[in-house]
Amino acid sequence: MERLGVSYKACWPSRLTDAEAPREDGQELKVVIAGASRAAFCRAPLDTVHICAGTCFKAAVFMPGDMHPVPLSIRYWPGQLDCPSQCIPDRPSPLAGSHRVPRVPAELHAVQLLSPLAAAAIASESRRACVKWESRGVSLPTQDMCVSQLSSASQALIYDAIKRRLVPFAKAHYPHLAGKLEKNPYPKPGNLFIVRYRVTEQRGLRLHSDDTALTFNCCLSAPSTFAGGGTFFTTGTSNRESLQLDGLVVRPASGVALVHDGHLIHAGSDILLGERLILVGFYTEDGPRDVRRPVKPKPPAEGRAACPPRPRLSDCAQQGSLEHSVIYFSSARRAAAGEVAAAGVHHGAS
Ligand SMILES: O=C(O)CCC(=O)C(=O)O
Ligand SMILES: [Fe+2]
Repeated sequence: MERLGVSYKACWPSRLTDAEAPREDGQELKVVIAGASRAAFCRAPLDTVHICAGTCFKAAVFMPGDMHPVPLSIRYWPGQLDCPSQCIPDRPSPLAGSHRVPRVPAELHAVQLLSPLAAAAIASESRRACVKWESRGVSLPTQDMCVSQLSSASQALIYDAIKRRLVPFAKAHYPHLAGKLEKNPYPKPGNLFIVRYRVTEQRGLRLHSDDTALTFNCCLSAPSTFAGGGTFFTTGTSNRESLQLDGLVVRPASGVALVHDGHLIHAGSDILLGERLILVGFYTEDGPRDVRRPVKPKPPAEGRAACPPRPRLSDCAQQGSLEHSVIYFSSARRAAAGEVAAAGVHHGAS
């Protein structure tokens, strides 16, 4: 398998099997890997992803940390919005309607938060901890425990990593939050959890928005201890199938945290084997609260206009000497309309 800076593995998006999946909906996702001279095309929902070199997969799974520890930075343009001029504004705003793709910074970053060793130590302590794993989600069931139930040494490790690595990163990449993070420091007890997925219990988490200014999600389990899983980010349209299938799964190596605006619609992809433990943190400007909101897709309105592409290549985040892989998504409908070159390869950060 050719490696393109991020590695790919075959995987199904959450909950769906080949038999259940509609084959043709005309929607094709173009995945351009910046700087990699390759493009991938994904005919959603469950066709294969074709990397130009000819390798086929069921869906693209990005595993930041597997090959290059950090950073992976993804910007994406959801396939179909009804707000042509304001797809990706500079400031996040709450979901305008539960069926809409949120108007938020559509970026996803991967940050090495903990060393794999520290992640393993926290994972094993949470497995041993005499605590009840329970569902804390009011709107969405989860199996989780509060970080405050861990030993003070583990809590200190987590707090220190967040303060020293995550917060400075968040201030740099989400400048609209910098002042707020100064005034209202993070982390605070209450919105920091360890979430557990098991094949026999809770396998995944359905599509939702966290309704937070910022969310991070750090894998604690070693990749060899589970199969499937990962965080699914939709690039889909407003109908249920597209929301659940058009998108990508990101499965970071242990210790690597995904960081994103909490309004982005995402899901915990079902695990297929073993156990997956993640550390999840929510930053809300007004302190801890119940944050996860399920997404209830509604049928698209007649004649809703597709969003034109906004390939702001010049905007690509390029922090210092760090090399970001930037992945753009655009829809086949736009390509078909001649708005996006069908087979072009963009070089991000150029
Ligand atoms: O399992 C995941 O990767 C996603 C977790 C998540 O979205 C959440 O805890 O709110
Ligand atoms: Fe979430």
